[in-house]
Amino acid sequence: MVQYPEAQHRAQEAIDAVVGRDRFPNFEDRPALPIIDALIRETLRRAPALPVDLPHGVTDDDIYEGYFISKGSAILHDEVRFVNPMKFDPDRFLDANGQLTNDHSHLLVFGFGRRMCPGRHLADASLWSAMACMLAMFDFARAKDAQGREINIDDAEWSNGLTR
Ligand code: HEM
Repeated sequence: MVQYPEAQHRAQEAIDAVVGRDRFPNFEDRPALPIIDALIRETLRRAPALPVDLPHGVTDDDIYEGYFISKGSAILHDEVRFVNPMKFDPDRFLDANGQLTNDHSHLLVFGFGRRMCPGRHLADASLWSAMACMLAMFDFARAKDAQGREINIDDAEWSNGLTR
């Protein structure tokens, strides 16, 4: 939100319009706030806190059941499907009317098949509630140093481990 203030302000305007300023957003507001879901989808797509690639990454080119999987493949950073994949762009998940599309590819961060994350619904609801309430209450901006200059975090890098 600090790096992409435009997305932040769009979400705050939507919350003000739908919820007002006398209460916090709740789950009944969720269908009327597609921008918050788009922010969550894009956040999970771009850099989830729990990177699925850690135990499942492809260290070499491989062929599995006839499918070629290139070394270092990253589904949610596929440049064909997600142009400029490291750019944070919630519009990837919104149509021309600002409604959510049927693209649920962000769910891949919860794994798939029999070992898919059983906590995904709790995670999804918690993310929505936390994100909507924090955006209703706060403006996220760069901290300032002792001289009052904004501290640049644009060049910050993730350190990958079990969590990111
Ligand atoms: C954004 C938050 C979360 C993400 C990105 C996430 C992601 C994942 C992933 C990628 C797996 C491994 C799936 C696989 O091996 O294919 C997993 C497994 C698991 N997750 Fe989550 N998770 C999240 C939140 C939660 C929460 C809130 C809970 C519990 C309340 C939870 C409980 C579990 C458990 C128990 C497993 C092991 C399932 C098994 O091996 O059968 N997760 N999660």
